[in-house]
Amino acid sequence: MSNNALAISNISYDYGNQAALNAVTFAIAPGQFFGLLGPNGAGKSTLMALLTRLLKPTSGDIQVFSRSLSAQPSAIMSDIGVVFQQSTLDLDLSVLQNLNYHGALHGLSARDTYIRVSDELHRFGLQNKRHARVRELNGGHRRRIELARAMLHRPKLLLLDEPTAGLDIESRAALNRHVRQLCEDHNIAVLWTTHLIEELETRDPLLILDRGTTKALGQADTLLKEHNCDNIGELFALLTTPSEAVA
Ligand SMILES: Nc1ncnc2c1ncn2[C@@H]1O[C@H](COP(=O)(O)OP(=O)(O)OP(=O)(O)O)[C@@H](O)[C@H]1O
Repeated sequence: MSNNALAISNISYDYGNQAALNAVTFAIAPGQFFGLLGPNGAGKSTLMALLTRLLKPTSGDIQVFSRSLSAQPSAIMSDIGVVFQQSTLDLDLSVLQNLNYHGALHGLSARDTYIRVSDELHRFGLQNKRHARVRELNGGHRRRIELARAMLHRPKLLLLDEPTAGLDIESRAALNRHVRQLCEDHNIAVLWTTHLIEELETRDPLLILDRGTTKALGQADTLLKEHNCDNIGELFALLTTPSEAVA
């Protein structure tokens, strides 16, 4: 039995007769920041949908902390925090209302919700925004609220699908630093999905996906040596199909 936070074995998914993922295999250790890098159409969102049970794999197995997602879905979902590419906050509710609702959905008592919401708002530097309506906040604040919400039930695995979508460069870098700190401080495993090479570092474990197929898997610095590349951008360009060439 493995000690991985997430273990994906030979996962495939077809939309009708179109293959979106083809026998993808990788694992993330507890506390690890893992980068899933792929151009448009690589299959990143499809994988995220499989991990959150919005879709069922055509074949293959997904294990979270050594438990099969298909066999024990409810127990496993409480170990997972998710931020989707598109915001799922209610814009007309306040920050507190959005977070309190999530606490209730996870069966937290009012007292626990109060304490955890205060902790998370503090962690993300959002205490002074608690009564603001989400609609009034900028993109960077909204993304931090989504992360705070994803952390509320204390997951041990965070699934982040292009979490910096729509943010400016500074906010993107700040969010990326913040999540890396969460990994270090709280031993949270993170799947960070992106098509932006600057969000990944050479020390990161990395999967490069292109049109549903694994093009590279391993520590980024090792992959750079293997492929004789100077940086992740060069590696990405070497192994993937430019977005405009994807039908
Ligand atoms: N609902 C669907 N029906 C049919 N094909 C789909 C559907 N959703 C995605 N696809 C196809 O599956 C493949 C993978 O798409 P997916 O959205 O998972 O990629 P992605 O890496 O998330 O891309 P992006 O960065 O553009 O979101 C693409 O060829 C896409 O056209």
